[in-house]
Amino acid sequence: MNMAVMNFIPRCRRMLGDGTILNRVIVFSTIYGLFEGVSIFALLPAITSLVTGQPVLGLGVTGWIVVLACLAVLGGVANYFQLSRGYSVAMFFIRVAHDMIGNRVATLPLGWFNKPLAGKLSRMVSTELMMAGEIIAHFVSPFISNLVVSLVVLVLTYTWDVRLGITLTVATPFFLLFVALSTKLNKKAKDISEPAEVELSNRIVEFAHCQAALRSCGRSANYSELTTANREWLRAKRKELWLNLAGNVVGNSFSQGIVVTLMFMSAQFAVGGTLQPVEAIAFIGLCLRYTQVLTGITDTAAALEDRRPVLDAIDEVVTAKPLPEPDTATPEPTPGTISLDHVAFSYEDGTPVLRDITFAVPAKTMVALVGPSGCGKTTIARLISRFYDVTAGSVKVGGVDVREQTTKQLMASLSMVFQDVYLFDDTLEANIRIGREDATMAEFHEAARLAGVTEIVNRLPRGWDTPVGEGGRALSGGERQRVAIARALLKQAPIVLLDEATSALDPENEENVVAAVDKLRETATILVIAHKLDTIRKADAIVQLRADGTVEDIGTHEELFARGGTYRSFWDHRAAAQGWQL
Ligand SMILES: Nc1ncnc2c1ncn2[C@@H]1O[C@H](COP(=O)(O)OP(=O)(O)OP(=O)(O)O)[C@@H](O)[C@H]1O
Repeated sequence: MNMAVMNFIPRCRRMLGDGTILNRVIVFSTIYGLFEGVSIFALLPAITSLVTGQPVLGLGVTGWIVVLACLAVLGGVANYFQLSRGYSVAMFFIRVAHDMIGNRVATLPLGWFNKPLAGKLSRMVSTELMMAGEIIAHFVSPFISNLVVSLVVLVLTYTWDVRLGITLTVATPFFLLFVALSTKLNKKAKDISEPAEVELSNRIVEFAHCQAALRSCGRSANYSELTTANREWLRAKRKELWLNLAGNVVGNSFSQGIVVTLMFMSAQFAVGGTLQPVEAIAFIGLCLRYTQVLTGITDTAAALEDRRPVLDAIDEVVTAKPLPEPDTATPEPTPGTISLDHVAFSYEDGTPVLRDITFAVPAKTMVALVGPSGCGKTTIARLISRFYDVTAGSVKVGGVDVREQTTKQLMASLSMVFQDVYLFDDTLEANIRIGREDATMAEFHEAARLAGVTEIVNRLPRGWDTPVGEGGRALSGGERQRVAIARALLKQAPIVLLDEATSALDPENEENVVAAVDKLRETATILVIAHKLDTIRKADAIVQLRADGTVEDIGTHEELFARGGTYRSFWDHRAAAQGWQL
């Protein structure tokens, strides 16, 4: 019995939170297994009685027919309950796991969503949860009942004839071994060919998508990545074929060899005169049915093992550690301020991204972060929003360490307009309103006008009711950012984090965003990761970062410019590129 089977029941019990419902499935599967086991064994006395016309174990032919009929009816009823209980537990499991995933996801650190597992969440709550539910409905019950059937048949065969019982007992592990080996070989074959198949289909899609780029490089007729993927696929397919062949030989020939050996043994007992010929024939019938049951055990065990990754993934989500946070909001001594004190940070790979970062953003001021690409500007914004916790030092918002704030409290202080704006698959209006559900129509329209969303709406046939599509794909990158800015304006949070908010906008619409930022400055503190020289110059302070994630200098534009250094060369370089004159 493999680990998946051993683990599955306690695991399900833990996830369901209520063992009773699963116990019922186990009980009905066991009862069904008992009836089925007895009816398989009953073939021995029934056939013997039928052929000899003599009573066997105190029952004549009619008696055995009645016994078999009763067992069939009782087995049918138990099977019905086993299946219906299995289905209802499966449905219950899907519902519970769905809620658990939803509840857990809502408490996980935002940084968790950058993990590969997060990308699979939608698949998990749809197809994979169904697959996990299927495990209970289709595999656990049959596994338990088949196990009980085999035990009942074995024990009862001993009571009939000890030699037949021993023969069956000796044959069982060999049979199980060969069937399991065959399943393993076939699975290995699939594991070899599947990645090669995925790689090939990805390369074909890539080949189709990148036709323009490939043609411009003259590589459309000779795209080596596709040729290599095709070669690897053929190689993998060849291996798969050989392994399947080996699996079939082991599965069919060897396991059938065990059945033939069983037949041979019973024939030997009959020839030796120690077993009636009719008993030998009945035993052969029993053996055929028994080996079907054993095959059922290995098949369901293999199917459970196959689905283990699904359960592992669900488990990983529902047991992921939520952010430790206090139960109640902590009073903020200086609302609207941000301060970083000797902050150091590395992502999971351990490479330091930020080192000894110290700066403060007083309330209602605008501070610009500047520095080379990859120096950690976005990371600073993520730490302030507590996507991740710092490795050393502290980040304070409103004068309170973000680790001592509830998520609700921190999120109430911040509005975020990051580079990768994601909109909900809802209308334009709903996407802005989410900033503050109870905003008046006048406030809503003012925010939309300032961010330049009204312009977009006027162009759309369905106006405010236009659906933006999944992630906002019906809008351009610039339009999505304007919606996010309108949302931030409407939210009226005391602090706004702007990550290159204007970079995706075309020049005509940039004015709207500049106006929106000016408006935000009246009421909010702004920390902006700006590449626009105009925004940088207007900032109350500029934090100049080095490529190694340290602060080089802090000051106003005039101060930094006068000091020379990196800021001045950065400015001169950018101003020259944009044709600016100072
Ligand atoms: N989720 C992540 N996991 C691991 N490393 C990351 C992650 N996000 C960013 N990094 C790395 O951290 C460093 C800082 O990245 P960050 O995005 O903060 O830089 P940035 O200054 O905002 O860059 P840019 O101006 O190009 O947007 C980079 O080396 C980047 O590769």
